Amino acid sequence: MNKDSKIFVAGHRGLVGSAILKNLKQKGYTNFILRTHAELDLTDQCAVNEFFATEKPEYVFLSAAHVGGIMANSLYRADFIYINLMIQNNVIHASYINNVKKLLFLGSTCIYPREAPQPMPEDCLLTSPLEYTNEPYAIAKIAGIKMCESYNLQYGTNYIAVMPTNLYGPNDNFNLETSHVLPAMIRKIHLAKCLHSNNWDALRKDLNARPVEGISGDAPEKDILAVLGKYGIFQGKVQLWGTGKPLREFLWSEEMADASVYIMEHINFSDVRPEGNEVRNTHINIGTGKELSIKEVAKLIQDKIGFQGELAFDASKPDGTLRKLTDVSKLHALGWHHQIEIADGVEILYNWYLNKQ
Ligand SMILES: NC(=O)C1=CN([C@@H]2O[C@H](COP(=O)(O)OP(=O)(O)OC[C@H]3O[C@@H](n4cnc5c(N)ncnc54)[C@H](OP(=O)(O)O)[C@@H]3O)[C@@H](O)[C@H]2O)C=CC1
Ligand SMILES: C[C@H]1O[C@H](OP(=O)(O)OP(=O)(O)OC[C@H]2O[C@@H](n3cnc4c(=O)[nH]c(N)nc43)[C@H](O)[C@@H]2O)[C@@H](O)[C@@H](O)C1=O
Repeated sequence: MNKDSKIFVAGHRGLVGSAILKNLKQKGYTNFILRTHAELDLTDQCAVNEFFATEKPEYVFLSAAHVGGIMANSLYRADFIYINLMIQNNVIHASYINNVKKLLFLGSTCIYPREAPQPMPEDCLLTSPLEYTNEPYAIAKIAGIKMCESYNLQYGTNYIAVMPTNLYGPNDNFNLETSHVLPAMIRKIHLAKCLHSNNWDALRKDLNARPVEGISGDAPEKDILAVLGKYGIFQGKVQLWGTGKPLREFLWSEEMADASVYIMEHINFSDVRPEGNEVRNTHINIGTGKELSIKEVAKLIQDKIGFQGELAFDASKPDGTLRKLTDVSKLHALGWHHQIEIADGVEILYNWYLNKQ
């Protein structure tokens, strides 16, 4: 990529897209094409074709997707498969028609089998059944990998698929129901701390900054208590989901962005594809290669926030897959390594969260 190459960052206001845009700007790139969801609905094939034909981007970061945590994935299964297939089909095909030089497709490590070997190497894809909670989303992401691979093989394109582990960082989704675990825990534990210390001003400020369905920060205390209770937030206790036993790996979103830009700058499809007839390994895992239990993450966040109450778990809520540690040896061999550890990331994100109220 040249510093003045025309770059389309799809989803540039999201957790990863905003970090990719920031990273590109820091590295001196200047020529961006950006559209919000309201300006260009990527599920609309005609609109996407017209956009590509008019704007002619040279490079595409496909970081727009329909994204959510375990509950959103379990409940809104049709949305996760339909919207993601539509976005990626439209963007990848329009990139081919309009001679995009390189495209980066963002998948997820949930593409791997539920009982995958740990850590999960790229080539365990499609070797046994998936985790059920996010199967529709995973199927869409697998289709995206295979679409990139197929276009590369048939049309000689240079499309690379990367599979990030669980991400967290600025511009994350802090919705109490639909978010991923790390931002969910930050918010739930923060609200529980406000309740525990009777700091109603801070609590009301939080609810007004990030609306919670069914309640405003100006509502009477008893109504706020009733609604927060539904999300497991009580005066001396927070009740989180599942058993707390599943293991997860977390990567700072700005590091994910750095890895994405690094791969666009340095890696080509031909570097990713192994020699020989068998076409596998056309994607790259992005992660830290380190894991901890959900209970340990909760404790870490509790300590950072300084919540003195009780942490409990509601085993009636889904655990999801029990382990999904990425094998990052290919990423390391390609020359990229993470730097920010979770204890530091949680602290930065909690400060960011408070500053955005
Ligand atoms: N967050 C995570 O932990 C992980 C994320 N990923 C993957 O990384 C990528 C980025 O995820 P993340 O940044 O977390 O997601 P976010 O939800 O934070 O951002 C998604 C972005 O996609 C845009 N978008 C959604 N639907 C449409 C649409 N129909 N048309 C146009 N734009 C749309 C949104 O636009 P707008 O802002 O205008 O509404 C938003 O900017 C996704 O592919 C995701 O699957 C993979 C593993 C983990
Ligand atoms: C990256 C990947 O992320 C998703 O998969 P996931 O890792 O299972 O999702 P998650 O982050 O929501 O939960 C992780 C764990 O945490 C537990 N947990 C506890 N308490 C809360 C809680 O309050 N909220 C949430 N969301 N989870 C909680 C929860 O029970 C589970 O055991 C995919 O759907 C898909 O989006 C994807 O690509």
